[in-house]
Amino acid sequence: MSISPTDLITNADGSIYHLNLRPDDISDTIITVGDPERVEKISKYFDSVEVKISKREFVTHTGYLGKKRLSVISSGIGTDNIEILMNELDALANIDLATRTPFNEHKSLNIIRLGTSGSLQKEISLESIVVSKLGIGFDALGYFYTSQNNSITESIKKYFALDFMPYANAGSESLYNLFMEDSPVDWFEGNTVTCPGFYAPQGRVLRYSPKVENLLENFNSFRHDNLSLTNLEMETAGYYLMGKVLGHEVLSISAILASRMTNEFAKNPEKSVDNLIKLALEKLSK
Ligand SMILES: O=P(O)(O)O[C@H]1O[C@H](CO)[C@@H](O)[C@H]1O
Ligand SMILES: O=c1cc[nH]c(=O)[nH]1
Repeated sequence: MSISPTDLITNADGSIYHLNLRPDDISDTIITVGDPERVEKISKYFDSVEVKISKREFVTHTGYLGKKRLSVISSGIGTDNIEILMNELDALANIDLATRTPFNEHKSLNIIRLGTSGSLQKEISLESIVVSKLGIGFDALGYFYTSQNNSITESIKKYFALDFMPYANAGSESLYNLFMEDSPVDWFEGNTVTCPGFYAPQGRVLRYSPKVENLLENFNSFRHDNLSLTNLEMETAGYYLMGKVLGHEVLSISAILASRMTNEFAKNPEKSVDNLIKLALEKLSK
């Protein structure tokens, strides 16, 4: 069945609506970042770059690192952008844009987020790396897609006295194993909380009184069986939800720029992110 022109929108040149990309513009392995300026900080390590396309916050570079074809795409901030990014990447891989019909065979993409985050536990120190096992969304995206909600979401709802249901999904096991094999000692397994904001939703207080009291302390002290919450950021749960819904392998890896338990912020955030980029490219080029 053909998908309607208002559900699947293409531009005059045949590219997909927001990303401005055509199917050949992307690789099957895609690194994603929040900051559009981080795209070049990754593609500068490629041996060649064949595609450079941008629209709004979505900047794409595709090229080769050795024999491996890789794409890097920026999303901007927030799960609303991730919903657009993941749907449009999926459309490029799994829908014939000319006939507007899904291909019979499903193609699964490998999508790896290289982002930044704040840690919730003292032992996850500044400038360490968190590889997310689970992404837990405190935003509303989960309301609109069937998700793999499990007992942890009930437990979080109760502990934080939420009047909405968070959503939680696991990332790709195969990508997790690839990145955690022989990883440096400061790479931690994480259960990542994805927040619908940087300030109050992450327990920051500027020129207002917090409506939700003790949010950070509660993030820190929550336990479900042996599981604790490790870090805060703004996209992971959206990626893991959409990865499950659309059938793609997705992993989120974050450089810790803020230690929320010790109130420290990274002295050289660019260096932390660059270290993460170099290690990730080493893994992906194999
Ligand atoms: O550095 P990126 O990848 O953007 O990730 C983190 O940083 C942004 C907030 O500063 C949010 O997008 C958060 O998820
Ligand atoms: O504390 C932090 C640091 C980076 N990104 C976030 O979302 N939070």
